[in-house]
Amino acid sequence: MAAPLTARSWDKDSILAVDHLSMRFGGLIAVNDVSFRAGRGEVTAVIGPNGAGKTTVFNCITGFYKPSSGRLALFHGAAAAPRDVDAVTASGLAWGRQGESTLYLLERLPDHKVASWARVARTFQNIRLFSGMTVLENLLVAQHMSLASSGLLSPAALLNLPSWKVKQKAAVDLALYWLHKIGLAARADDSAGDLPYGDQRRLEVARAMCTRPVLLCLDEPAAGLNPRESAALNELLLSIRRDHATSILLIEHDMSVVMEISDHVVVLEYGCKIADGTPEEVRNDPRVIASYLGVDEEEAQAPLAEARP
Ligand SMILES: Nc1ncnc2c1ncn2[C@@H]1O[C@H](COP(=O)(O)OP(=O)(O)OP(=O)(O)O)[C@@H](O)[C@H]1O
Repeated sequence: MAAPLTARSWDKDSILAVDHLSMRFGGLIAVNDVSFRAGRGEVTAVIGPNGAGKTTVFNCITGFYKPSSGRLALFHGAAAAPRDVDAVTASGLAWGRQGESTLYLLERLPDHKVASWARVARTFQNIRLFSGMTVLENLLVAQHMSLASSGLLSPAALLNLPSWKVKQKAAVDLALYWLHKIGLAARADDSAGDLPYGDQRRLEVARAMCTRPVLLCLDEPAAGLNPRESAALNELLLSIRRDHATSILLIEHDMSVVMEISDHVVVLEYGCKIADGTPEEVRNDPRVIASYLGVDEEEAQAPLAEARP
């Protein structure tokens, strides 16, 4: 792919900078020296054939794996200049502040701090709702950490003082906001496990949003959805992009979802990045077409939109 002449939106204003990320499992290199940027307020899709390393990249970003090498810088506020990121890296610390902005080196944070400090939330390939809890309870439990940090055993909580009630009300209000947003307010008291599959998927996204993330990582959110459910999910993700200060990073096999909602697409194959650009650019990239169709680059004539992984 020819290098673009102008700086890309994701380079100019990044929320996440992945630099030379590698992950080895014994002799297997699942992710091999991958670098890319995710733009603030944008939807970035990571795509590639089965086994390309997408989930491993996600697991490194969300703290489930410690990378073998590489740097994962997440920015709250304006992205730090490269020399400032280097300075924090050299300091040995996991985070640093420049003016109003804070930079987190995710690979150095304990996994639970990736969620609570860096405010990175994720969903999984398989739905992991608390199926025996109600729909509303699933959204409240997501806010347990923020209530806990206010002190579950504090005098205010133990005595149920007004200040504690205000915090509890704010948690319920946020849950209700998301219930309305996903069209499930009428089912607030039903068991989450009784919802149709597409509703459970949207509830998972809403639950992640209740943690007020700056970066929302979605692992194949459209998997198993029918076209109507997939359209509802697209609408929800586009509304998050439009109305909230949350950037989205997603792994997705469904190319119609990727092409419709992404600003930026990163393509992996055998653990390496093979393309990085707008949906239109990667769709027409011969190497990407070859990877998806399993043909030589020269043979790859058809646009990716016609290919199905
Ligand atoms: N915990 C692990 N231990 C050993 N090998 C692993 C582990 N996790 C992933 N791998 C291997 O790393 C490679 C990349 O896997 P990964 O799941 O990241 O790919 P993927 O692109 O997400 O694939 P899919 O689209 O099928 O989910 C595969 O060869 C996989 O078998």
